[in-house]
Amino acid sequence: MAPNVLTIAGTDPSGGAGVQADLKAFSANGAYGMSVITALVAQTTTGVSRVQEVPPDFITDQLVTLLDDVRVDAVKIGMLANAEVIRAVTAVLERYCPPFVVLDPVMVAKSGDRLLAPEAVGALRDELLPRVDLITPNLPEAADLLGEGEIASPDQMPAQAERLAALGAKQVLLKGGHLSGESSVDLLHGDGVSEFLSTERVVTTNDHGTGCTLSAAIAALRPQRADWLEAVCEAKQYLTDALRASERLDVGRGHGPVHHFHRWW
Ligand SMILES: Nc1ncnc2c1ncn2[C@@H]1O[C@H](COP(=O)(O)OP(=O)(O)OP(=O)(O)O)[C@@H](O)[C@H]1O
Ligand SMILES: Cc1ncc(CO)c(N)n1
Repeated sequence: MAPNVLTIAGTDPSGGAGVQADLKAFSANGAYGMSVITALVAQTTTGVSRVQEVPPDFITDQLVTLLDDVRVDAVKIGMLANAEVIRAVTAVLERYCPPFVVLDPVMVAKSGDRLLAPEAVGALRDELLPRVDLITPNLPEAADLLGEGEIASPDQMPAQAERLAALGAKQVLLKGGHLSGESSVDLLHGDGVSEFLSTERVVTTNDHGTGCTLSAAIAALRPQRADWLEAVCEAKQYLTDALRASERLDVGRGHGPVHHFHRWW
């Protein structure tokens, strides 16, 4: 049986990030995809021009209507825009307790535009983060959550993941995509174990939505795999393949999207 997997996130009309990327990653990884939208974002490969936030009580209504009918096997949470939305989503998670909740703590788009109000970082850290199963911060997000400077080398990743775990995160996938080097190195930390996951760094400007794709693929795979390590390793391989396949795309003038494809294609 395919798992029912829900994304709670913002939109990207160009299809590279947000809900649109998540649904593609769900399908390509064998899940049935569903979505609750938190914000409409006027964005493309070159940046964000405007954000229209959805009223928090309407996000609650979307979630409750869905969860009262459909069994949800995993949840991926992306852009939440502000503290009121964070509180609405946290309350629904507490009420329904879905299994396997992955939080991508989206704060800033690749273009540099903010997707989370700066004053909402505290609510994300103190109210939502302790209630999810896995967080997937990139290095600037990890620094922001901890109120410290950005680390600059993989050697510093285990200690930083430990500090994130101390905030209440059960599992941490610290993403090293923002470092340079021939490999793209992430660190999975949880249950007392830290494991570096390394793939070849693909040379491309089509890197819009890499974080969304990775966290969505993890959420799709986790109900189908024995543990987090298996799901995360396979999701990272899926992302690397999708980055490579992006050479088949011609979408926009800026940071182009990755190409989601079915394995038998
Ligand atoms: N050029 C690349 N080649 C291979 N893997 C990459 C590359 N760039 C990023 N990654 C991988 O992509 C995943 C996302 O990492 P990254 O640090 O870019 O996230 P992000 O900044 O949250 O992404 P975004 O904000 O664009 O959604 C990680 O697994 C990282 O290692
Ligand atoms: C809606 C949305 N979520 C996340 C990101 C981060 O890439 C983005 N650009 N847009």
